Amino acid sequence: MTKLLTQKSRDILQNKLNGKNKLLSYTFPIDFYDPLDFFNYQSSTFKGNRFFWKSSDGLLWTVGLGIAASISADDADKRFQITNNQWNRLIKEAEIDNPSGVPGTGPLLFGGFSFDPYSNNEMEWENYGHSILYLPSYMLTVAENQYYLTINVVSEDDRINIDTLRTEGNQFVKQLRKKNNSSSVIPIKIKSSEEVAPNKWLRSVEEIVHVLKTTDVKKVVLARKLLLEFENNAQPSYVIEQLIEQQPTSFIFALEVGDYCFLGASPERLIKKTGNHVLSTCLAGSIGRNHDEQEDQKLGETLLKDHKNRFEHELVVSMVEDALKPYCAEINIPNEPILMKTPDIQHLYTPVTGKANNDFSILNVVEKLHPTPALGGVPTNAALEIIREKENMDRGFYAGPIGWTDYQGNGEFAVGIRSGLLNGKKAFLYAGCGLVSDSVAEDELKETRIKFQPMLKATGGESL
Ligand SMILES: C=C(O[C@@H]1C=C(C(=O)O)C=C[C@H]1O)C(=O)O
Repeated sequence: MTKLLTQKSRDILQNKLNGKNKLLSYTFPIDFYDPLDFFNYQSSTFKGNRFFWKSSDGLLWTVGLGIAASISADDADKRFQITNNQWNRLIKEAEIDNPSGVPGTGPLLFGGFSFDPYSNNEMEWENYGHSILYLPSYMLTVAENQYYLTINVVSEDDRINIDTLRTEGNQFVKQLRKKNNSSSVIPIKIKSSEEVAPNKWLRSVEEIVHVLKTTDVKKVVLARKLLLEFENNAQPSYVIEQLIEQQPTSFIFALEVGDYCFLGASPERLIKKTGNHVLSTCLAGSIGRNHDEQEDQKLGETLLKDHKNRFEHELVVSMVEDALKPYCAEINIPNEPILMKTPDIQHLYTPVTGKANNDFSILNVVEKLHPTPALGGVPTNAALEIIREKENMDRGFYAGPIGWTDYQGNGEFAVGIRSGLLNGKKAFLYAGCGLVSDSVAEDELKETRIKFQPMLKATGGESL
C-alpha cells in the first residue's frame, strides 16, 4: 500500500472510529485467484489481521487482509446495537464504487461475538473481547465463480479519493500475480492432546440432568474443551486447508486477532439474508456415522424417530420461529426435520425461510437469535446461569455468531461450533451437547468426542 494509506489506516486503528473519518471503497473484478493463496499472501505483513470465510454451499468465499477499521464493543448488553450503529454511521457517509453490487463485495464487516459476555473470562480469549469485527483493507470475494477485489480505506485525509484506490488496486493485483509471494503451508505435528477434566464434566452433566428432572428448565447445552500441543507453530492456513478438504459442506471460518486464530468448520447457519430473502437453520439432535451405507441409514432413521432428540430439536425450531416473527413475513417451516450429514456426525435439521420486512437488520436479528437452544437452552436465561455455574470454562467465541454483513445489508452468520482457538504451539478445541431430562452422561461424553473430530482431524490429532 502507498505510504499515505498505510499511515492513515494505522491511525484509524489507534483512534478507532472517531466520527470524522470517511470510508472509501473500490471494488473491481479480477481473474481467478485461489482464496487460500490470498489468505497466505504476504503473511508476514498481514498475519494477525486476517479472516477467511467459505459458505456451506461453497458459493461465497470472502478473505480479508489488513484492517481498515475494526469495531469492538465490550458493553455486554449493547454490543450488537453498538456494532450496528457504528457500521451504519460509517456506511452512511461512505464513498463506494462497486458497479457489480454482488452480495459479499464492497465494504463488508467480518467478525464475531463471544457466546456469553457475562461468563468468566479466561486468558486465551482476552484479545477477542465480547465482539470484534473487521472492515478489511483488502478483500477477495468469490461469488458464484466470479472473483472481485475490494479495497477499503477509512481516512480523514481528503487527498485520498476513489482514483487513489484505483491506482492502489492495480498495483496490488500486479503484486498478487507475482510468483512465489504466498508463504508455504507447513503441516502441523501434534505432540499431545488432553481432555480437560472429563470426570468433572460428567458430574456436571449428572447435576444438570437432575435440575432438568426437577425444575421447569427443559434444556441446557454443556460444552467442554480439549487442549492440544504441537511440535511446531500451527499455521491457520494449514488447518483451513484441511477443513476445506475434509468438511466440504460446512461453513469454514477463521478470524485472527494478534497471535490467536479462532477457526472451525460449522454445519450450523444462524441467519442468512440476501435481498429480502431470509434463511435460518435449526440444527439439534445428533448421532454418529457408519462406514456401511445401510448401517448409516439405520442410524439416521433411529435419530429421526428418537423422542429425546426430537424434543431437543423442537425447542430450537419454536425459538427460532418466535425470534424471526417480528422481522419476517411468510415464515415457512417444514413440519418434520430431515437429516444433515457431515463426515463425522448426522443431525436433525430444519430449514426456516422468510421474507425480511423493513425492521430486519442482520445484526439485530443475530442478537435476537443468539443463543438459540441449540447452544444455550430453554429457558435461555436459566440455562445460561447453569452453564456459567457448571461448565467451568470460558467459551469465548465458540458457539457465538460468526460471519459477515455488507453495506447493502446482506450477510450470513454461522454458529461458531466445531471450532478451536490456535495460538502458536497450542490449541483449544471445543464441543458441547444438548442435555434434556433423559440424557445419559456417558452418551453425552461420547457425543462431544464425535464433535471434536472435525478440528482434531484438521490439526493432525487422533480420534478420542
Ligand atoms: C454444541 C454443539 O453442537 C450443537 C448441539 C447439537 C446437539 O446437541 O445435538 C447439535 C448441533 C449443534 O447445534 C457442538 O458441536 O459443540
